[in-house]
Amino acid sequence: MDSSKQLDWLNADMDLLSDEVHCLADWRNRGMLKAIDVQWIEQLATHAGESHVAVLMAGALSSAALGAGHICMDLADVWLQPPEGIRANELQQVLMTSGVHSVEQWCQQLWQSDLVCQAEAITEKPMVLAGTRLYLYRYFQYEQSVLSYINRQLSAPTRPFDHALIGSLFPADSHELDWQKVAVANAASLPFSVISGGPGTGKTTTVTKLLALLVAESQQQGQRLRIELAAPTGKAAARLTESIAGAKASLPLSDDIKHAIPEQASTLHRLLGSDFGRSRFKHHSDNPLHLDVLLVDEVSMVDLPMMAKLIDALPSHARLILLGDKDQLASVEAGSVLGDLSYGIEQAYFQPNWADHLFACTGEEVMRFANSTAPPISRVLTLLRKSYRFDANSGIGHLAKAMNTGEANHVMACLDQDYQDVQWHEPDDHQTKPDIARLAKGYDDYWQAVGEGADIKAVYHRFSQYQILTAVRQGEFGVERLNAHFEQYFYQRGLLRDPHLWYPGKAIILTRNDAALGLFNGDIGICLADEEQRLRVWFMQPDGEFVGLLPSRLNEYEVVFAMTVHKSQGSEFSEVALVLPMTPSPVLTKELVYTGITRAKQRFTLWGRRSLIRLAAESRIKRYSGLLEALWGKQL
Ligand SMILES: Nc1ncnc2c1ncn2[C@@H]1O[C@H](COP(=O)(O)OP(=O)(O)OP(=O)(O)O)[C@@H](O)[C@H]1O
Repeated sequence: MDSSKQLDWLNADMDLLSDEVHCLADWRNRGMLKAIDVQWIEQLATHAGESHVAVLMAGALSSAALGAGHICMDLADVWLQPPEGIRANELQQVLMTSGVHSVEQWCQQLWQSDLVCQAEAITEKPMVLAGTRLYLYRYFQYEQSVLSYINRQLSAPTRPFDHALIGSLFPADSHELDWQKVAVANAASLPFSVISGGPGTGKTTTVTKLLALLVAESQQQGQRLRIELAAPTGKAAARLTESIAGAKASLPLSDDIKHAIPEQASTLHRLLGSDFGRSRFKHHSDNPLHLDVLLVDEVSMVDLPMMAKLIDALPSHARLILLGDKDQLASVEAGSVLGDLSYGIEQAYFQPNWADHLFACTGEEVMRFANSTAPPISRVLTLLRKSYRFDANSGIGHLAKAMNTGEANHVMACLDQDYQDVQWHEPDDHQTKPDIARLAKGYDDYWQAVGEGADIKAVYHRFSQYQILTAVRQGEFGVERLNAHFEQYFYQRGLLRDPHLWYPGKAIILTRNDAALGLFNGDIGICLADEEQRLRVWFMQPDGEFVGLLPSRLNEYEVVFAMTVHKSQGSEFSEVALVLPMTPSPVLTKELVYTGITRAKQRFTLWGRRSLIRLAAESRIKRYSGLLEALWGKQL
């Protein structure tokens, strides 16, 4: 349905329904509701014959909440603090006019509706009410299937393994507690585990040792283990492939074991058998994946529906290991599965019997973390705490940590200090445009390689050394305008002939999966001439080789001299420049800036006003779901 038709419908039917519903039209006009929310109300109002404003309003707001990344909407919270742009008294006024004077009455009205079922007695209705949380039916089902999987794994028996193998993988004895060793013992003992850690904390090293242990164990038993590696995006899969290969090469493992550990990672879509014409994957409970162990990296980017589908496709005996940095931005789509799962991971507490078990496996003194009140979920979690990439003098390490703890004063102290690897440029209050020339300087080496006719491998390598990141899409400091400015600037410097056409050196990012081409949303392509001097756009394949496509074959893409922090997740660059907007934005959070900082391996430059950096440090992403409460007994 085109949006103008929707708007006609809304205006017409609002008259038919009730005066109060006019406020929904008003919210839509003010941008608080999107076309998809309007469509949802239409279904409720016309097809199901629902006309009570409290139900329609809850339906519209639940749909809008989903669009904002929440799995559900909490009526009690929305009553007091509606989504940005809607005033609490405005919302309450409309509800009161329709006879709803409290959250309890709002819930009662929903219970009476044919559109809503209760979580305790599920029937297929469009919405589900669980306490004061209102879900769209499908999302409630996704959450339930993830929860029941976790609960099944938590009650599964411990998996035995030869403890001596751990000793052989961690020969050095240090006085510090070795969390990597604990993580290996934990994940080897369990059918489901989560390992989280910041950049360079040894996540890949740890899971490579874990896989070595599992392979050795299965070889001792004369079995062959089927291991699969996966990540949410093509870029993250390529990086996992590269880092597992690197870890295998650097660890003293026998050739036999190295051979049995795969290096090739695939995207989750490819693993599950993406059938782009259909909503269901090829693999699901009736046609499960053929594997014994599945390792998924960059899990912070995995949304709830994808997690539910992944779990659905696992054979019942499979071991699942989730890897990621819990402090990074949550997935683009709804949910924050890794964040919810690993909520209490910082405290690192284990039930006493589990602490004893881990001590028996590793000899590490984890008993001091024993706590009889630890919830069952805490058993599957290990946090790697020590960064082997950033030493005590690293500004990037300190800044990332300060941003993560949300302490604005620490963040500013880090920025004010003279670190070699961190720079801060504060634009003056009247600056209307980013400093394009200074930002573009980081691409000098890249353009030099393009100008010298270097091969795609060399050019691609130079491109991946430097990346400009933005917090927002729109506005003078947003990704769209920045890319236009860069192309214009490169044109003025004679580096390209026409910014509106394809030119050698044009760098793009795909914005949609393309099954026919075998390419994924987030894949980066670089335009260079082939041997016959025809321009082609080159994409790196999972095996590190390049494939060149005629530009006309590409469908949805955008220029990528700057990219949003969201798009940069799963990638790392030697040098990163993060450009913040000049005015406050709800997307400016500590998770966003932390994710931007931790994309940088050697050098990080922040372009942003002091007040907005402080604001970002003090804002955190909140995503509503029922997972947190079910696993940790906590609400947001
Ligand atoms: N226990 C350790 N002792 C010494 N060096 C280590 C240890 N663990 C990891 N490293 C080194 O630290 C670096 C980062 O390790 P690794 O790539 O495993 O971390 P990661 O958490 O996967 O990093 P990324 O942030 O890239 O995802 C590597 O050079 C690795 O060899």
